[in-house]
Amino acid sequence: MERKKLTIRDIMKMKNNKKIVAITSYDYPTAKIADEAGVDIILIGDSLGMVILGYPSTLQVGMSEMLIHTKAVCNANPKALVVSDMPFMSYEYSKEKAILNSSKFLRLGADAIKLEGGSEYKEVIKNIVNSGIPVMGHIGLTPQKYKQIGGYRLIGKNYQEAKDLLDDAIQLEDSGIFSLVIEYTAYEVAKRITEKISIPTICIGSGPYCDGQIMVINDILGMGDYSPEFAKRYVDLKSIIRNAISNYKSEVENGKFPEKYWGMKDEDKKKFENS
Ligand SMILES: Nc1nc(=O)c2c([nH]1)NC[C@@H]1CN(c3ccc(C(=O)N[C@@H](CCC(=O)O)C(=O)O)cc3)CN21
Ligand SMILES: CC(C)C(=O)C(=O)O
Ligand SMILES: [Mg+2]
Repeated sequence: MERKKLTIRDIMKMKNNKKIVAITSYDYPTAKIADEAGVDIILIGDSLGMVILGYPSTLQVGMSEMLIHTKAVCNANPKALVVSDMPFMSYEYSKEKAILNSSKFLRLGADAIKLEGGSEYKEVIKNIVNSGIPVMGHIGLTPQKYKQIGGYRLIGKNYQEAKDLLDDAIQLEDSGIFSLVIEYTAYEVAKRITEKISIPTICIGSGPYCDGQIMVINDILGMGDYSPEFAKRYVDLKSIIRNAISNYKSEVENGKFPEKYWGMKDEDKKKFENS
């Protein structure tokens, strides 16, 4: 059966109905594979900086990099909803800049943008949504603010943080977001938010009581030198790739590769040899 392109309305209808499966992807081949596997959402996350570009954090990622990788993913024409992360400082300091930068992702073919932050971004989000651009929220551990947060730590363990997260979720729903990522919070907080708001919650490291889950693709594939404690590795792709490359190396060194090669036409070969 031909799968149809998913829209934000399809995603919203999945709340209380079917778990939403989201994964990050940063390039054409993995976007194709993820889409063939039938995921609902492909996120071009700014985790790109850490897992693909080798930066120390997501703070180094800029618009130009997010746009190139969004283009690569969109070239795969995914049926999944395509969402791009707004990078650090692309939406914080001016409303015009926030709208303009979000629009660049939609022009390339993305279906929505995601930005990190709580109720302090209500106006920013309203402006983007009013421009016709669907926005996904992101609360809890917001990696672009890890310096302020004090590291990549679990959020909402105490009453005040838990209460603030719930308030943020309610305010963000009111600002017009179509779904909300809840990253690395106490599970009770994610559960309460999921019950309280009427848009889908998509969790990472915040437990099972959410409308969906998201994972960084490199973590589930075992492709990288660091993974958060909440990630589950489904395959050790790093060893598979290393073995393949080392087999190639041995075969070149011992003359086993290449096995296939092609020659000239007989008469031209003679002429060539005698030339
Ligand atoms: N590969 C990868 N996967 C991710 O999910 C991911 C990234 N990179 N980069 C961007 C952010 C950063 N994220 C993180 C990073 C670390 C922890 C973590 O588990 N930290 C440790 C130490 C916390 C501390 O310093 O107190 C932990 O044990 O909790 C969680 C989320 C999630 N995102
Ligand atoms: C982990 C997800 C939610 C993200 O923001 C990213 O990959 O950048
Ligand atoms: Mg991100």
